[in-house]
Amino acid sequence: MARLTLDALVVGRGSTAVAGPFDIAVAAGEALVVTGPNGAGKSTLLRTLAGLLPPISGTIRLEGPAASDGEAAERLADVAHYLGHRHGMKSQITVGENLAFWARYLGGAAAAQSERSRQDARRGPHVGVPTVSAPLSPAEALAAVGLPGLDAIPFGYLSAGQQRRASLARLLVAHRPVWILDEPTSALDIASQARFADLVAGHLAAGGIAIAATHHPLGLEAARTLHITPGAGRDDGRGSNAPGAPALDDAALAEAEGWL
Ligand SMILES: Nc1ncnc2c1ncn2[C@@H]1O[C@H](COP(=O)(O)OP(=O)(O)OP(=O)(O)O)[C@@H](O)[C@H]1O
Repeated sequence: MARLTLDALVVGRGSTAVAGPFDIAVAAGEALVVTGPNGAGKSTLLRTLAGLLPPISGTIRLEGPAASDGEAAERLADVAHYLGHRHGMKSQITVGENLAFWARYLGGAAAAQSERSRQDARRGPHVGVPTVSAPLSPAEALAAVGLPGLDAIPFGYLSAGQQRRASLARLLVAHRPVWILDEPTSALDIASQARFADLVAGHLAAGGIAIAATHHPLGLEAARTLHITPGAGRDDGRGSNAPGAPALDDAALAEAEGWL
């Protein structure tokens, strides 16, 4: 069984601590919702888990899931799909082409293997609900997020909410057991928020893990919460945040993050 454990994890920008230490474990089938005010460090934590920022200190341990080449995953980033504030989709090419890129980029060998089991998965207990073991085609994924038939439209033509829904479809075309989601429901209407909750529920039911930062209820009833309070925090009673980060160093931040 997959299990993700954060041990005294402190996250930050450049060499400057922003939040933590975090001590928490998330098992397969569980969701962790990260909350906190603007600037608390939610995105910093998620980007660190996604491998886009180095931890200041502490460790991220992963047990269980295999990487796309079938080998045991060494890093969380190898088995995670990170969806940030930005959509990660190019405006000039079609939605379908964007999704096909993500399927190739993140799906790897497991995508081909899972393709063979797609028909079986659809006959399983979660018929119609995408699972970590059943990546969808771009057209299928778009239908699952309520955008059927839009795969040939340039991404830039979509409305703000449609763009968010299309970017959520990324999660369904690649085989990744851990979803790391930053404000996943921003710009979504009520029906789309409910559809998103169903997608996550299907992912968890198939043994996936979801970690989401949000300012809004996500409709994930059984989710655990990690609340980050700037300066001094709490996280379900299982961890705490370090007080007072020193001033940020712009040069170190630029070096750490590059164009991202
Ligand atoms: N690229 C960056 N360069 C410099 N500082 C940054 C950068 N991104 C974030 N920070 C700083 O890191 C701290 C945490 O920011 P972060 O984006 O993680 O907060 P957040 O909790 O996700 O906020 P929000 O709710 O506004 O999205 C803030 O003080 C912010 O100013």
